[in-house]
Amino acid sequence: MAFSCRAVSSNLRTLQNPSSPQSLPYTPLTSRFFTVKHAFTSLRSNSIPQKFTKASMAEITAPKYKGNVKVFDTEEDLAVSLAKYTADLSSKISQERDSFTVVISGGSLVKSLRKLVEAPYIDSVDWSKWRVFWVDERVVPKDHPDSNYLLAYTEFLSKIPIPAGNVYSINDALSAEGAADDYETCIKHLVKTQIIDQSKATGFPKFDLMLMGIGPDGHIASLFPGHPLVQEKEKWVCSIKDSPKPPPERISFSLPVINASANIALVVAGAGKATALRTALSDESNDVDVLPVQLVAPEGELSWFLDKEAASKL
Ligand SMILES: O=C1O[C@H](COP(=O)(O)O)[C@@H](O)[C@H](O)[C@H]1O
Repeated sequence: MAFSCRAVSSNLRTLQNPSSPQSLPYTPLTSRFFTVKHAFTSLRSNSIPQKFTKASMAEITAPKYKGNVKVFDTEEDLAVSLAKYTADLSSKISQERDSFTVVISGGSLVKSLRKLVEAPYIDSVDWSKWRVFWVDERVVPKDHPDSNYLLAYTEFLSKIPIPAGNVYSINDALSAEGAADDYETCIKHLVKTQIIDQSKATGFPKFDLMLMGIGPDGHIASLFPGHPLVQEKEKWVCSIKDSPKPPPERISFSLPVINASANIALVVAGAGKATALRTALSDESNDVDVLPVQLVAPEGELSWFLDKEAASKL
């Protein structure tokens, strides 16, 4: 079968020395949409009740279908919790199956994975079971500063003992259409060989975990507000040549693939994302201007990891 996404094993070796690397009172969280479920400390440090000083996380109840929403005092706390969540899932699924299929986005999400490469997880996680994929990728060479692969390699993959052949990046020698087709062929093969699970309900690949950021405009992966790609119902992997955010040429998992996931964690930090987040977590519907992030509704579990700046408009 002619697909090339597994060629990443040689890419990984190449990139070990890339030639040019870039290298409460809880009123703020209680609005008409949200109520605080458990709170361990106030998000306003000047009003921390004694019994809430043990940790820095508040759990809020959004509309039920929106999943589990955790708000952290700082992005550092968010990263600590995200590492535990991911490691726990890795441990559970690695005991049940031969592979743990993890899909990552680019952008700020990648830095928030930093605690996973530290003790205790660097030693306790069974990295040999991990299979890593990208929910979207920019169609640029793998040593280009815009490459999501390069970012993940630099910040995460180069720091974990994952077999190089378990990292599935795109073929950067192809056009956007060619790379999307090639990636889809690769994923179909992995579904056929049962490395990736398949949704019984929809037939789409069912990844164990998708770790994704969102853009300030509410985009997820390379599915941008108002772009026809958001409506894709058949393809597993799509290409885009007119991305409103540079670079213009990208590939992206389609929404049905994203929503077939067993677990999705949406990781959002910073005030720049607060407006999109409010729209995403509200119950307000507006069919005209719906944001891609509002359409995230996995078959399995949806979890939100927010810092308090991102949650400031909830
Ligand atoms: O272009 C992209 O942007 C989004 C969001 O990035 P962030 O830096 O604002 O978190 C990212 O999830 C996606 O993978 C990437 O290609």
